[in-house]
Amino acid sequence: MMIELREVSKTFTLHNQGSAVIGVISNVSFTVAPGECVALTGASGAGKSTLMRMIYGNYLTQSGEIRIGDVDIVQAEPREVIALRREVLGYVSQFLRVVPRVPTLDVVADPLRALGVSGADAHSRAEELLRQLNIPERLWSLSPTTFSGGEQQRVNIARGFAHAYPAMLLDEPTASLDAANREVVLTLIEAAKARGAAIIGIFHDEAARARVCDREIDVSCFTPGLAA
Ligand SMILES: Nc1ncnc2c1ncn2[C@@H]1O[C@H](COP(=O)(O)OP(=O)(O)OP(=O)(O)O)[C@@H](O)[C@H]1O
Repeated sequence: MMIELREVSKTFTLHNQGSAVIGVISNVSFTVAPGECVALTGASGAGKSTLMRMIYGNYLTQSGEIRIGDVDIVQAEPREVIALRREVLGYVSQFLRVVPRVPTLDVVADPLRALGVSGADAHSRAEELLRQLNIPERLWSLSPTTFSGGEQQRVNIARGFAHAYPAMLLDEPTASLDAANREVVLTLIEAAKARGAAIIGIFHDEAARARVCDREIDVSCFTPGLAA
């Protein structure tokens, strides 16, 4: 799978401040090839998270094309975006959005169930990931609502990697993990690359970035007013 951005721009209109328009991203173009991991870099406020949300289709993009395979997320209908997110484009955010009362094992297996994988197969993949990420078995039947920050992050990573998405967005996947779990996550990213996933990530962890990313794109080059 290929991710391709062509002349992508975004402005925010501040409706509560006299409809002031602020440019955040101007004229970004790049491609991410199958098996490649690209890091978005740039100072705080440069627009890394904004660009990720545009690629995921959470934020409106004013102009340009964002192609994930053959779907342009800028023009896609909502049902196409939903199908793309289910099958093609994974997103590991920094925080787990917990649905109350759903056991951890189901939280992790859900993306596979949504794709029609049997309950048994989905659970065995979920178990494999929870074990790899060192979530104790006694927690699997509980909702992650009461888990520690690091445990929730690992459940979130397990969920994000349950399905072999051909394209992935990773927002600080190793933040606040201990060395052993950080290593597990880096190994999961390397495995996703090896099976041909195109990956875009934000990594404040420089060593992690150096290890898994093939290229860096400094988003501040595309920030109006910040460009050198
Ligand atoms: N919903 C929004 N409405 C208005 N402005 C926004 C909105 N979201 C982000 N911005 C602005 O866009 C700019 C880029 O923010 P963004 O969060 O993308 O930066 P970042 O590079 O991810 O920063 P950090 O490394 O601190 O997370 C900032 O100036 C921010 O104030």
